[in-house]
Parts: sequence; structure tokens; C-alpha cells
Amino acid sequence: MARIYISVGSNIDPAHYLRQANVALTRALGELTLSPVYQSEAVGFEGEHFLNMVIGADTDLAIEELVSLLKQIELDNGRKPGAKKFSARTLDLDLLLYDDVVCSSPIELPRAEILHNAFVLWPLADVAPTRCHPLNGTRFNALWSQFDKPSQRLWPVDFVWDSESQTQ
Ligand SMILES: Nc1ncnc2c1ncn2[C@@H]1O[C@H](COP(=O)(O)OP(=O)(O)OP(=O)(O)O)[C@@H](O)[C@H]1O
Ligand SMILES: Nc1nc2c(c(=O)[nH]1)N=C(CO)CN2
Repeated sequence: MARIYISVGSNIDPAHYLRQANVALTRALGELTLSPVYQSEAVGFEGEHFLNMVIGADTDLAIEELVSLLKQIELDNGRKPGAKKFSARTLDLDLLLYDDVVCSSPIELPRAEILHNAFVLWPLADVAPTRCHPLNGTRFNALWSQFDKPSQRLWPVDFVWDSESQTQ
């Protein structure tokens, strides 16, 4: 069994697609650990605000199977294959950590974004505060407390998981 962490992001109908991701990942992986949901300004391009969060789970799937599963869930939820890297998206699911595995090609683990993006590191520090980054051995709560916070604006939101009639 591997402990995994997945980053979830959306800036097209984001409340709907976060709920869809939760349903699809629960179906595929079983019990999930959900971080709080954060709203954030789009980083790297002009666009609608994002909702971001991190999901933890235990799985017997291999890394490649897991990345294929995430890609299929993205496609099932309106993700346009071949869209520009920095562009609006219905659903982005990235595997951040698979136990303490370190690898780079074709699959990058741990995902470099952990150290660069507040919208990844804050929710990861929420769900795995005392877990250590596999490359530098530092706990995620310490990495978050050292992060240059004014550089990226994000804020926690009250998120309603079980109602399609709510917008957040
Ligand atoms: N840790 C990982 N998690 C998910 N996909 C990965 C990972 N490492 C490599 N990949 C591969 O990289 C491909 C592109 O994913 P990547 O997240 O880099 O770009 P994207 O999701 O298309 O765009 P963006 O970077 O704008 O989110 C994926 O389809 C997958 O095959
Ligand atoms: N706030 C925010 N900005 C982004 C995000 C994201 O998930 N949240 N994802 C991107 C491409 O991976 C680019 N910019």
C-alpha cells in the first residue's frame, strides 16, 4: 500500500469539478483525506480564480496506473487534451507524492510544484504537516511556514461538498 497525495485545481466551474473529482477519486481509491479548499489568483496567466486542494489516499495501484487514472478522470471531466500549459481548465489532477519515491521521467515525483506554488504547498501542509519532502527531508509544515507568502494570493473558502445547487 502506498500513501499518495494528489493536487486538484480548476478555474472553469470549479466547485462543480472539485465535486466531480471527489466522487471519481472516491470510486477509484476508496477513503480520501481532503484538505481545505483554497481560492487563488491564476498563477502564470490572466484568468478566472482557481479553487485548489490536495487529496490524500492509500492505494495498491502502481505509479503509471495512477497517473493514467488521473488523466482519464481529467478527460471525463471536460479537460481538453493538448490545451496550452497555462490556460483555463475544468480539472487538473497531478500526482504530488507516491510514498517517498523520487523519479523524473516520464513521471516526475515529487512534483516540483510543491516547492513553487502556494496553492499546492498550503493544502499539502494541511493534510501532511509532519511528512517530509523526499528530496530535502523538511516537513511540509516547515516548508509552508518558510514560504514567501506575499508572492501568491490565496485564501481558504467554506466549501459545500454535497450540493450541486451551491456555487461554493
Ligand atoms: N507527477 C505527475 N502527475 C501527473 N502527471 C504527470 C506527473 N509527472 C509527469 N506527468 C505526465 O505529464 C503530463 C502532463 O502533465 P502536466 O501536469 O505537466 O501538464 P498538464 O496537466 O497538461 O498542464 P499544466 O502543467 O498546465 O497543469 C501528464 O499527462 C502525465 O503523463
Ligand atoms: N492559482 C492557480 N494557478 C494556476 C494553477 C492552479 O491550479 N491554481 N495551475 C496552473 C497550471 O498547472 C497554472 N496556474
